[in-house]
Amino acid sequence: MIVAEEVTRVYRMGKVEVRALKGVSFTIADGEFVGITGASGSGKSTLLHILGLLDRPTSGRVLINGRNVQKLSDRQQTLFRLNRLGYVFQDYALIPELTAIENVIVTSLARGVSEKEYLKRGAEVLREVGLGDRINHRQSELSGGEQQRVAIARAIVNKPSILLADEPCANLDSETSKSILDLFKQLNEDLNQTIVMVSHEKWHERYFCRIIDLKDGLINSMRECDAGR
Ligand SMILES: Nc1ncnc2c1ncn2[C@@H]1O[C@H](COP(=O)(O)OP(=O)(O)OP(=O)(O)O)[C@@H](O)[C@H]1O
Repeated sequence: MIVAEEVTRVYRMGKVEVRALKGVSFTIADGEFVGITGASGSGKSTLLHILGLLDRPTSGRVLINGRNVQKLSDRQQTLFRLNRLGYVFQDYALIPELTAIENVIVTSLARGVSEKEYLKRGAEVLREVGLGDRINHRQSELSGGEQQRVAIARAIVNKPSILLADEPCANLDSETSKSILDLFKQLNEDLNQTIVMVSHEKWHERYFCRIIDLKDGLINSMRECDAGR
């Protein structure tokens, strides 16, 4: 379970202060597929970064499975991320020198799993996202949508219990977007993975149990969707 309690995030740049999150509270149950929506600048990525332990709130706290994750040291947070979380970055964050499959497995190798085993699993996941014929391509040899799918493959390769995805379909055509969302749905249903996904597309709603809509750093509304009823 993910619990956010009065989470704020203030960015300070010299004398300029941006209050990106102004006190956001919610609970996400295990196995929920939640959409985060809201206008540009409303705080969606900031919130996802905090849930993904990539950033710390200015005040408030986040509990994951009852654990106050802000209290973990940087090293403990890294281990927590490696073992429990998958994250699809808005800008993919691929390593340009590595091939698609190396990008997919590089963080998993840090967990001490055998390279042979992970090369097999990496190839399997790349096939699942439709890139079975691109596994040895480097970033510069992949289209934007293909890079995005490599980033998705990397996030799901470990079957994380929580998948956080920042506009994972932003650069994909509607057919590929649908296949990615179907894959997320399958992970959500078969493995009871909790998925929190930032989205701008109205039609994505059919996949969500619930939508948390942000406005100016606050929760504007929370509502159940068809998949959650
Ligand atoms: N590192 C940063 N330093 C300063 N201000 C930031 C930083 N990151 C985000 N902001 C500001 O915080 C606010 C929220 O940004 P955030 O990226 O969370 O919004 P968003 O809802 O994800 O937007 P988008 O849909 O455009 O990606 C914005 O006003 C943004 O300019």
